Amino acid sequence: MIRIAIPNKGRLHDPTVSLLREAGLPVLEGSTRKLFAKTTDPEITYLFARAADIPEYVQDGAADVGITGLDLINETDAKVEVLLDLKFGAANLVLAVPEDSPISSAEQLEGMRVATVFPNITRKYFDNAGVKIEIIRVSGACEMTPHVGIADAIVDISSSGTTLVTNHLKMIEKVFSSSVYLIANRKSMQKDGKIEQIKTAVESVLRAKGKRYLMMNVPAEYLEQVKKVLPGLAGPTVMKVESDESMLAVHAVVGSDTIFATVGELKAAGARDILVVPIERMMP
Ligand SMILES: Nc1ncnc2c1ncn2[C@@H]1O[C@H](COP(=O)(O)OP(=O)(O)OP(=O)(O)O)[C@@H](O)[C@H]1O
Ligand SMILES: O=P(O)(O)OC[C@H]1O[C@H](OP(=O)(O)OP(=O)(O)O)[C@H](O)[C@@H]1O
Ligand SMILES: [Mg+2]
Repeated sequence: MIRIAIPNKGRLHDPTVSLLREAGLPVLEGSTRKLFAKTTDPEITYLFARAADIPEYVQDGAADVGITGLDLINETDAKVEVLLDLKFGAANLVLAVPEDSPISSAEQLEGMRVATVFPNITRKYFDNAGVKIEIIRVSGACEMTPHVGIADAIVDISSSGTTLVTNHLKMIEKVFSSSVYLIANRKSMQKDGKIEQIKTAVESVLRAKGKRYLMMNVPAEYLEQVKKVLPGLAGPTVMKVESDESMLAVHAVVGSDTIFATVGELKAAGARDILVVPIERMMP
């Protein structure tokens, strides 16, 4: 039996549940207040937990696998296997000061106070820089601390940057770059090939996200021109169209970021009836 800890609420819950559904491991919830949920595989269960608690749950074996932020994993210094960057929940931990402050680097904070929800990451960062500071540990609303005289600077999460601006703060250094990761308990990794299967399934979804499947008809005389447009991924696959001897069906996988330009070039090269289809999962 494999137990996967996933965020029970907050901003990471919905994207985690979506990714698992796409990977073929849907979270079959009865009610959102439940502690556990099943999936279609009877050997796998979900445990709902606070994102910040998940690294320790996985380290201690309360869960075999977990999905949570790399910042939270580093902050708890959990001894876990970090398996895969899931490419969502991206945010930075930044060092920020009031916008009218003359301070513009970590060095200038020697002997001053820095408020944060991430005391361990902050401590390591300033230790590395050889700068002595006093850490003021808070559990939230960090951005107000410089304005009430509790701290001279903060280390806090920033993604769009709106919260900093709203609170008249400016970033002076980036401390840590985070996104959401798949992690596993080290002992569980040894006992069961199932964790590898879970990783492969999730990885296949991530790989497919950046790709589209292109299908088109190409008159035989234009095939060479069309092949020049299609980038060097596997393929294209070229098939005969049964009803029309001079027509070929061409299929290829292309990067979604280039799809707009590629379709235009294919049209110009003589392709017609072009279909662009999303890919659910890709396994090499
Ligand atoms: N804009 C953001 N603000 C805060 N955390 C973010 C942001 N973007 C991504 N994250 C990541 O989300 C994780 C925190 O998720 P968590 O569920 O604890 O926070 P939350 O959604 O704010 O919920 P809560 O209301 O409990 O604070 C961290 O790993 C963090 O890096
Ligand atoms: O750069 P931004 O896009 O503005 O995001 C960063 C802000 O979002 C988070 O707060 P959240 O809304 O989670 O409130 P909380 O402090 O109560 O957790 C975080 O603590 C920052 O304050
Ligand atoms: Mg929050």
